[in-house]
Amino acid sequence: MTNQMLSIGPHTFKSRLLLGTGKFPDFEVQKEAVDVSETEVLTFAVRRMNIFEPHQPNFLEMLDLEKYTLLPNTAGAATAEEAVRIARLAKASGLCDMIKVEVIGDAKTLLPDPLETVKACEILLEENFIVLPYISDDVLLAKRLQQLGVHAVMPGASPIGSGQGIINPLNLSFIIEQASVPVIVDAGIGSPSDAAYAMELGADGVLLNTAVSGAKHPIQMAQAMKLAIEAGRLGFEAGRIPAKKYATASSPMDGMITI
Ligand SMILES: CC(=O)[C@@H](O)[C@H](O)COP(=O)(O)O
Repeated sequence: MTNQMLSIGPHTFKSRLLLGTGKFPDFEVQKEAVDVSETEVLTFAVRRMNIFEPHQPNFLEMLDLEKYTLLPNTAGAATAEEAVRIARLAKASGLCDMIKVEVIGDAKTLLPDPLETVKACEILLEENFIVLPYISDDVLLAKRLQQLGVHAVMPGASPIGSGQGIINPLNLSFIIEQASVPVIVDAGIGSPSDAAYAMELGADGVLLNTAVSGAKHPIQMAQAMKLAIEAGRLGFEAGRIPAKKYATASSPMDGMITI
């Protein structure tokens, strides 16, 4: 029997769904979506928090924060230096010791800059953060980051917010095969079947946002994602049959008496 929990550094979670907190139609819908998703990890952009406007409503204030682990991210950073600065701010505010390192290298595709990401991870590891870098589905980059000591890798399924699902399952499966830390598929998930597929490939978890916040009915979609991730994981652990080119009878006739 495989381990049912997701472990990232010193943190352990029952749920393998990590949820983003952006772009929900309103706080009430968001709160209910978070509830039904049964996620235990919420990620948010430190830069988008109203730290200079403390009287403005903030979604995190609506939550029972005992129930969740917050995963601050460095969204908005374009260089390692900016990412490190944001991470330090998050740590100083006592939010969490984990940081999702997100260094965007291109405004159109929102793809991460690999060199700046590595640089930021090196510094943050030195400073004892629990480091989760968002990366492209680059197998060698995932390996190098593991060697550096990151606590999880977060390869994108496809560009952030694109809902294109898993564009390169082969690369993702190579990353998973050689992983010595959890692999969390992050960004680009569009539908529950995308999330289930990531889990069936052997991912340890899925981080998603737009597929739920932008759905026609975010609460139902949050529940669908929870179920899909659970089903995908169960299917992975159960061990799927190999795909074959030709048919094999489901009720073999060998050994049966013919009349
Ligand atoms: C890297 C990043 O920013 C993603 O975590 C994003 O928050 C979620 O991506 P989707 O909105 O495509 O699910």
